[in-house]
Amino acid sequence: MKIDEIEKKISEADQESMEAAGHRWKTVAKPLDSLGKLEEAVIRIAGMKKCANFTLDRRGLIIMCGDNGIVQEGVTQTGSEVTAIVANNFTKGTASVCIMGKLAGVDIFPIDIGMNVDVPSLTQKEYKVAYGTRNFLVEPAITREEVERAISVGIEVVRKRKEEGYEILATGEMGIGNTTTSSAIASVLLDEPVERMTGKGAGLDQAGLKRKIEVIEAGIKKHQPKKEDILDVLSKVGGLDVAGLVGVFLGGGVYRIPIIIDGFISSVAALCALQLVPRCRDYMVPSHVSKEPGGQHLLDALGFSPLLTCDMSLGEGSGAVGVIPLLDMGLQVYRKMSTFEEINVNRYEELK
Ligand SMILES: Cc1cc2ncn([C@H]3O[C@H](COP(=O)(O)O)[C@@H](O)[C@H]3O)c2cc1C
Ligand SMILES: O=C(O)c1cccnc1
Repeated sequence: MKIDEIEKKISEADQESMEAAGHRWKTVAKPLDSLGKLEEAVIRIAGMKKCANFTLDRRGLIIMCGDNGIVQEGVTQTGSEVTAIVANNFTKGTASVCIMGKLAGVDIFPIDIGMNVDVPSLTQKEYKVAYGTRNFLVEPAITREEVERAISVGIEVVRKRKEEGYEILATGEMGIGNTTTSSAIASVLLDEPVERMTGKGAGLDQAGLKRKIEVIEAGIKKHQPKKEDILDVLSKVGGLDVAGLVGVFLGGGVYRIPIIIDGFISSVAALCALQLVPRCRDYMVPSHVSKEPGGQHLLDALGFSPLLTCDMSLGEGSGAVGVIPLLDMGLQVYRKMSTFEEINVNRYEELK
């Protein structure tokens, strides 16, 4: 699907449902606005769903898994084989986010959008765009056509979850090297020096970080990605995991389902989606602020403030899953709490 076709399918959040949700919050017998961002989230989700009386009982986490050719340049602490190992653990329920997701009642959907190898427990041919990306220090990481296919996969995965009855989706990724691609994209889109947008990812040392910054700077210099052309940026210095997540955010708009932003990588994807189709922001839900430098800057660019500040930088969708129990608490108060009218003066009289 081309971007202009996708754009036509995304409408703004529904104002009437948001007003109804805002009204309901005002009647709940508690101090006004006292649940802060939780109230705001409930109101916004009502607008996404075009319904003020919604539930979030079925929740899923979509984890885009892909390998990045730039790993050949020594920008990561571990090798690309870790992508497939952790991805396989998603299917066994043993990865970090699976343990967190179990507590939060979240079903995990790992998608092999571009891993170097097939992993029988999760690889599905129809979702696999390529066997890893190319090394962007040498050549563009992927083709424009591959970016478009990855975006389509993201949209399709959201369609499927919506059809299955999922009511909210969290975003996650697994792809060794994807903080390098994400820092490159962030630096181009935000017009910021690479140094300010680049961190240690999954545990680089200081010398590794220096190398990572140099590699990103050289890649940007070589390809001159056009900031105003998101597909160009994604194809030159991006990754299939990031492009797949761009599709998930766009899919949220198309299928009117809230999509929770995770950390640094997911925020980069959200920013790409927002720049492609600004209306899809209406369907994004913020979660935490990544410890990676650039995490806060990205949230600022998206116009969101985080619900959680836990200094997390795990990826896999861990921050997005982490916010779900809080959303549950807010929603349960919204749905179940007595109104001022229900606890009215007559009841006070009964107490005496
Ligand atoms: C064992 C392990 C499990 C992970 N789970 C998420 N990530 C995180 O680290 C990767 C990004 O960092 P970098 O760009 O430095 O490779 C991503 O795959 C991300 O989700 C992991 C990384 C490792 C090593
Ligand atoms: O914030 C993130 O998404 C992140 C940071 C470091 C490593 N992996 C993921």
